[in-house]
Amino acid sequence: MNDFFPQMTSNLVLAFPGFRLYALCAVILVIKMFGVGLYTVRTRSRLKLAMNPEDAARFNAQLVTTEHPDVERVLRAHRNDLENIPAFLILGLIAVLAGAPVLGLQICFIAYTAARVVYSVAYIKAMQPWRSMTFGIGTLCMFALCVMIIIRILS
Ligand SMILES: N[C@@H](CCC(=O)N[C@@H](CS)C(=O)NCC(=O)O)C(=O)O
Repeated sequence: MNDFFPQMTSNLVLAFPGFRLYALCAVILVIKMFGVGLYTVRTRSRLKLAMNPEDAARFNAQLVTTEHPDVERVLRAHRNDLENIPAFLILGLIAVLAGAPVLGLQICFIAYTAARVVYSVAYIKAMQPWRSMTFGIGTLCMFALCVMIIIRILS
């Protein structure tokens, strides 16, 4: 039983060469999303604002019913992650399991992960055209994953 998980993990890595990089990128992206969530909290606390009465009482903050524009910006960055990263995680895993070309997977995984990290910074810091450019790179990577999956499952 103790050997089961290490054995299964090394079998996965051996059987699916893109799996290791996929797992690493998935972890980075999920941690990044948590980071954006935490930055929402940090921004609200910097502004001393709270959306819930119990938080306002606990942290001695001003109770508000609408978000401050700075907080809204971070929330939009987080929402965009939620619109995109889950789809990447699903497509990436399917592409690995379908046996897509390793070089193609490596390019997509590294470019996507780097693009989404820069995207978050660019959104929060209001940096254009970086936000649109990195969004475009991420979308291209997802499109390439779709094409690789379709080629593999139809061939
Ligand atoms: N839900 C997105 C769909 C399109 C999209 O994700 N566009 C990128 C590149 S311009 C973006 O950063 N949108 C801003 C956002 O999602 O808040 C939107 O409303 O804009």
